[in-house]
Amino acid sequence: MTTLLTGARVLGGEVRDLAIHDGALVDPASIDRDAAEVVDAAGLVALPGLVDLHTHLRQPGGEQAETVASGLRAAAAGGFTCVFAMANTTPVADTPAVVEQVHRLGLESGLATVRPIGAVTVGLRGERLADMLMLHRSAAGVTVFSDDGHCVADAELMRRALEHAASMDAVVAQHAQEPSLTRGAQMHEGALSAELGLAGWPAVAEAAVVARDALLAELAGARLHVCHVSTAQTVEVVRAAKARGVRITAEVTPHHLLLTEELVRGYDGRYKVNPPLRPEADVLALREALADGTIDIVATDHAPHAPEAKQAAFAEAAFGMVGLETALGVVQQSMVETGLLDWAGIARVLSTAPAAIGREPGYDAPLEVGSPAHVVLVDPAARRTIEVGHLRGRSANSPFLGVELPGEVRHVWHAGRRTVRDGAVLAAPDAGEAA
Ligand SMILES: NC(=O)N[C@@H](CC(=O)O)C(=O)O
Ligand SMILES: [Zn+2]
Ligand SMILES: [Zn+2]
Repeated sequence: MTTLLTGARVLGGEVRDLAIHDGALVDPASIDRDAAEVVDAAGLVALPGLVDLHTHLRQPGGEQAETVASGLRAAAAGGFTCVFAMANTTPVADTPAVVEQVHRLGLESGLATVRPIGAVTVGLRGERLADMLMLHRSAAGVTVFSDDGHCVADAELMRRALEHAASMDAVVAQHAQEPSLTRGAQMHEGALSAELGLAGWPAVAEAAVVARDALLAELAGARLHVCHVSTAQTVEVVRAAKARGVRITAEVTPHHLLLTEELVRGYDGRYKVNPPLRPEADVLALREALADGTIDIVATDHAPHAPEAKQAAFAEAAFGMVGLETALGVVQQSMVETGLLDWAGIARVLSTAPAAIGREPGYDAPLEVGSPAHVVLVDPAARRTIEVGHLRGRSANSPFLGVELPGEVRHVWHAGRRTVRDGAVLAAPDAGEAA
């Protein structure tokens, strides 16, 4: 089948046609137009399929909150064609059996590619290293390792993990949170945490780990990736490390680009997340850092939780927010509408760069003839108030419910296969539903 997309603003710039044939982008002049399915893309921006380096799919073990299939519906709805699935499942993704299961469930869904992330330490316990080489050599081909949800706090373990990663051109993605500085922490540490009587999570608990890890990565000649950077102070540490030539990359989440700690005033568990929402000065520094390349990518940290886990009293509520379905709109609002990034920049931070960090092929020449047809058509002029119906995963713990966001994902192709049509996910059955 051949599909012709007419009159799209490619990467927000030049208006031209795109053609999809046999899973790849082909020259529109080379196709038989009469036989092609035509999609009118006038007024729509064409982006490459988005790549999320930080998604929690919860399967195995957390299927009431999300499954691979339901998480991929959320991903497709948000314009993602590839997600890297975090290792904090039950059991933990520290064996080939688990990463191969998650990988296979992704293939069965077909809505997007799933790249399982391997645990750095056995059981995420921070005591001894997982068999990283075996995970890398498994059928899942792990290239990203992370204990996310936990910090690899032990410096010796982190050093060895970086050395192993370097030997297989993999990357260690660190959840930077010094545990001894954040015991019982509920929200950002500052005047507001004192006022609200909630235990604080000081900014230095993040920056201190990033500074240490940058030095260890330099020593090991390894690639280090910093998960969910949340403070201006960490931005300065990353900037200095990059200036020294350290192989360090960093991500920011959509929620840290738009929301501030002020939301915690109502003690609503929806706004509880790790790392916590920060003051406005940090939000503005994160936007500047993403615009100037100090922060390389946006990653959702999509963290679904069952309603009970989020409706508890603030101190007992689970940390985490869903984010796949709303990521592009939040980034449009915080980066495009502020003039900090253009659409080509959005394609870089949400597709090309995360794919490069995760060594996912097929995203290095976005929307060019010969590339796999991972294509998103987004209507940048649309505005919508986010409702539960917009969330296509199993969980609705979004901080953006009731919030108006710009942009709407209209159509998505994953390797030439249509996954979203007119804003509706072409859902595959959810095998986990019966389980
Ligand atoms: N971000 C969160 O608040 N929660 C994540 C873990 C994590 O990303 O640290 C989760 O797994 O729920
Ligand atoms: Zn984390
Ligand atoms: Zn996470």
